[in-house]
Amino acid sequence: MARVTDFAEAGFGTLMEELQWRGLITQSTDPEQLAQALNGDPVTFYCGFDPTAASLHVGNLVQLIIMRHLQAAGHHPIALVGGATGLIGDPRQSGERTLNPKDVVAGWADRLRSQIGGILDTTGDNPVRFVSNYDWTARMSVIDFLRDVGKNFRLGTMLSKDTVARRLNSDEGISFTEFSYQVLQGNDFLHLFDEYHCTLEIGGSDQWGNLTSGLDLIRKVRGETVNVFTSPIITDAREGSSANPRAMRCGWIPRCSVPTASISSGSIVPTRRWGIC
Ligand SMILES: N[C@@H](Cc1ccc(O)cc1)C(=O)O
Repeated sequence: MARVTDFAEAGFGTLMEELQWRGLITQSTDPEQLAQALNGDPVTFYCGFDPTAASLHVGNLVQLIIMRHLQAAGHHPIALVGGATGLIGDPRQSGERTLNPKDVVAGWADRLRSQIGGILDTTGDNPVRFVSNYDWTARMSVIDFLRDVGKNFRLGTMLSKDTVARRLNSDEGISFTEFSYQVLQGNDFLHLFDEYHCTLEIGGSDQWGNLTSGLDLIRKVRGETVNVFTSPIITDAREGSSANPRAMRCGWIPRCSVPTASISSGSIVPTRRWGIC
């Protein structure tokens, strides 16, 4: 795969500039610090996908394109499929989620993994590593969870997170289950930091609160600074994308504009252009 420096050598500027050119960075930790991480030696980064349906959706494609860019630049991707968080439900504005049966969620998780494997490189020097947060979350006791993880979260900060605040102001409110979601995602980042020295998490712009919960947790318990950045989310299928349309273009070669993938019957189908164009 292309190395980090290839962007600059090929006259395309840095990886950070490439992502900015494509309009793929909405919000981030200190841009200088992020640029150092992205443009420097390979780092391990992750993005999570919850199995809340039998297929990824077009919104996930933006994250996958970013992951592919970072992978092509030599960084090490981790795709987290949320075997645990998929059972809880990330709070969304439209209201409380219905809990899906555990075996159904496990089946959806398998499908997501194979879709992601169709877009990211699964071989080579820096293949995507698949993990499920079920593996470290399910075995934690309630007592350990509250003592080791919960103790590091302040209620005021948790209540001020965008999605939570909005739901609190709605008629329906929010259950304790969904309210706790940010703690689980924060703990994922800490786990991946400890296990793989993962120092960067990415997500859609609706994920800022969840990303910063991991960032704060790592700072608090390990005294280390890590990075996060969010990207535009696709908000309206009819009107097109709120994301920069360039974001929906091939990420293999910098500035290439061949479409990355198409959506067919609700599934993401890579155009098989990776590496050819
Ligand atoms: N909360 C993310 C999915 C996710 C789950 C666990 C994580 O550790 C990270 C991300 C979403 O809804 O899109």
